[in-house]
Amino acid sequence: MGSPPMIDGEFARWLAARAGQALLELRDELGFTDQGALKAAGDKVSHDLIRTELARWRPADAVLSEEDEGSRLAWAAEVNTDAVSRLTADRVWIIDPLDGTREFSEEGRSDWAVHVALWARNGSTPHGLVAGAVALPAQHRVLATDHPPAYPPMTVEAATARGGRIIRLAVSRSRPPVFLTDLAGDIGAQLVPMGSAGAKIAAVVTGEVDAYIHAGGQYEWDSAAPVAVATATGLHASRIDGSALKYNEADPRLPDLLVCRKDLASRLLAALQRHTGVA
Ligand SMILES: Nc1ncnc2c1ncn2[C@@H]1O[C@H](COP(=O)(O)O)[C@@H](OP(=O)(O)O)[C@H]1O
Ligand SMILES: [Mg+2]
Repeated sequence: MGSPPMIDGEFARWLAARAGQALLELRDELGFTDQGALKAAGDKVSHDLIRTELARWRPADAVLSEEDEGSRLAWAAEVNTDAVSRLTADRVWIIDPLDGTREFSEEGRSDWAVHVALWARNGSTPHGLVAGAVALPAQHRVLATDHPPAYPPMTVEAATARGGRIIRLAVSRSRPPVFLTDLAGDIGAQLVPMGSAGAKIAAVVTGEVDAYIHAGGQYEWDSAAPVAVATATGLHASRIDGSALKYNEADPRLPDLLVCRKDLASRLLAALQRHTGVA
C-alpha cells in the first residue's frame, strides 16, 4: 500500500474510508446473531485502525476519540486539565470510529458512519474545524471537505411553493427530543427518524432532508466531522440557540445542534426558541 495523501482533507477521507471498509468486512465476518459482540468489535476495530494510522502519519497531532478511555471525563473537576494534551495542542483529530453503533449491528441498515475531523487552534472558521470526512460505508460513499458536496439543489416547485412545502426534519430514531413533535406540528414539518448524527447530517448535505435537530445530549465527536462537511458545503450549523458550535473544549459534551439549509435557519431557530425557551 502506498502512502496516504498529505493534505489533511484528503487524508481524512482516506482514513474514514479505510475504517469504513474494515467495518463492512467485520459485519460480513461476524454476522448479526450477537449484536452486542458486533457493536463492541466494531467500535474497537475502527478505533484501533484510526489510532494506528494517526500515530503513524500524524504523530505530532493530539486525538480526541469517543473510544479513548476517559474521553468523556476530561471536563470533570478531579481531572487535571493540564495533563490533557489536546487542550494545549495546536491540532486535534476529533474522531468517532463508529457513529450509529446500534444501527451498525442491525442487518440491512445503512445509517451508520465513521467520523474523522481535524480541529486547529488557528482555524479560520468559528468552530475551528479545518478538515473532516464522514464515511457512510453501507451507502458506499464518503463525504469530505477536500471536495465538498455541492449545495443541495431545490426544485423549482419547492422554491416557488416554499410556504406550503413540508420541511423534512431528520431526528434520532432512538432518542428524539420530546419537543420535536410539537415543533414539527407548529411549522408543518415531517419527522424523518434515522440513526447516527453523521448519517443525518449527510442526509441534509445531499438534500434527502432539509434539516437535522438534536437536543438532550451528544459529544463533540458525534458532530465534528459532519459539521465540517456541512459548513464546507455552505449549510447552516449551530447550537439550537443559534450560537456557534465549539470544538476541543475542556468539556467535550455538545448536547444540541441544528444543521439545515441556509434559507430555513431563521425560521427553525425561531421555532426552537418558542418550543425550548432558548434564545
Ligand atoms: N442523549 C444523548 N446523550 C449522549 N449521546 C447521545 C444522545 N443522543 C444521541 N447521542 C449520540 O449521538 C449519536 C447519534 O445518535 P442517534 O442515532 O440517536 O441520533 C450516537 O453516537 P454513537 O452511536 O457513536 O454512540 C449517540 O450515542
Ligand atoms: Mg457517535
